[in-house]
Amino acid sequence: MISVEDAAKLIDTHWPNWGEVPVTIEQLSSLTTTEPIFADRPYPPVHRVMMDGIAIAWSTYERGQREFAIVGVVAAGEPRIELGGPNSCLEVMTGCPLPKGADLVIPYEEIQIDSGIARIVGEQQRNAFDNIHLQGSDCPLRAEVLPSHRVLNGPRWGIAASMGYASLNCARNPRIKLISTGKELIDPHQRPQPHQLRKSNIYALKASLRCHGYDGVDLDHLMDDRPRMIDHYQENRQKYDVLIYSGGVSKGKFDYLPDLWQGAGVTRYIQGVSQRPGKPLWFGIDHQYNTVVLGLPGNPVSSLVCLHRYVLKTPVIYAQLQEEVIFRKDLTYFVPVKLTYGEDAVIRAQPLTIKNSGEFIALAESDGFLELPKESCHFPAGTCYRFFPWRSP
Ligand SMILES: Nc1nc2c(c(=O)[nH]1)N[C@H]1C(S)=C(S)[C@@H](COP(=O)(O)OP(=O)(O)OC[C@H]3O[C@@H](n4cnc5c(N)ncnc54)[C@H](O)[C@@H]3O)O[C@H]1N2
Ligand code: MOO
Ligand SMILES: [Mg+2]
Repeated sequence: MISVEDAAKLIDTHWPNWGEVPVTIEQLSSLTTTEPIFADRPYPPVHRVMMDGIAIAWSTYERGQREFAIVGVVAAGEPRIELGGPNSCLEVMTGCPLPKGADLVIPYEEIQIDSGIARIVGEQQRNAFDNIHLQGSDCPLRAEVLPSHRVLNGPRWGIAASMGYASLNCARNPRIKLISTGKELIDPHQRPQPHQLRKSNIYALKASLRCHGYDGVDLDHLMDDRPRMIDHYQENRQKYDVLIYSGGVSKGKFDYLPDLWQGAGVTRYIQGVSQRPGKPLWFGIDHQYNTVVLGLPGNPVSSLVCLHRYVLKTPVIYAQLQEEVIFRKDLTYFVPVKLTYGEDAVIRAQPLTIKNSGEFIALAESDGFLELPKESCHFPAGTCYRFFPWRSP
């Protein structure tokens, strides 16, 4: 059986690239860009006035002049005009181009206006270009303002819009189908018999995928009927890029999936990982159609942990264990935790007691899980481990 680290490497190495798609500014999705953003002009494009007030020539101010005749008003959105004489000023609004001949802006709070004359009140150190956002000071023309391969967020979409990008090329998200398996499972709106369960895994998994930017995931269910499962696989491998199954991958009489996939020509890269929960994890690629086949162990905690550990990308975060954990198996142990954040910037992780990987109700108050390495069996309070969140921070 392979280690968690080797399993993660195999999945990363073999995970296909799904090409790129244009994403329009109306869609505003949070996909990853596959092209850089360049400035189509210097930014700011002109010397930009930063305070509502008056614009004057600094040289006049420096010579001691404190009263200026107001000769006009410039609003944002109006083209650049000329100041006129050295003893005059223009009222200028935040965002308008600095008038030609002016190089100092004094805010309204520092002047008094009377009969068309603006008088500067109160002496203070004033320098040329005070309250002026200099042309090109943020970036020059043609500068790369966002490199490629960045996840789009609010600021980045704002930059794209400003630089005139009506659409951006992004990495295409795969078309995903989640398939639950098992004769015991019924729909959430149905009333179960004692031997039945409502399907929960595909909803939990779909929600996790959605929280990490994968929308439009389709759902399906299969009873443990081998011929039907084979037909279903043949139909769906052509329509989807990723088929994620939950259940049916262990050692049971009705765990048909691993044999069935290999019979259909899927190349197997992982069958079993030295971890708890999630030991029977299965991963392969159908190279004929470039379809990923992921078999998540059916126990609800196992399927969630495997999806988050191996598929959903989150920043590397470490958290400090608040209570000793002892786990005497030669397996990596994923322990659900509740986090608290202190003013000391330490992320604290309270481990939650969980009897087995069927006890998903114990996850209700959890924020994610810690990965406790298999090289150890004693994890003292105060030690730090990698944390995987249910939601991307
Ligand atoms: N002889 C062995 N038995 C088992 C082993 C083993 O190594 N040897 N591994 C155990 C481990 S660990 C796990 S995890 C499970 C994985 O089993 P399967 O992937 O085959 O899943 P199922 O048998 O179909 O179901 C297991 C369990 O999970 C419940 N389940 C399944 N799907 C859902 C769903 N969509 N919503 C809610 N609950 C679901 C199912 O009812 C079962 O209770 O195998 C162990 N056995
Ligand atoms: O991996 Mo199983 O998930 O230990 O129950
Ligand atoms: Mg089974």
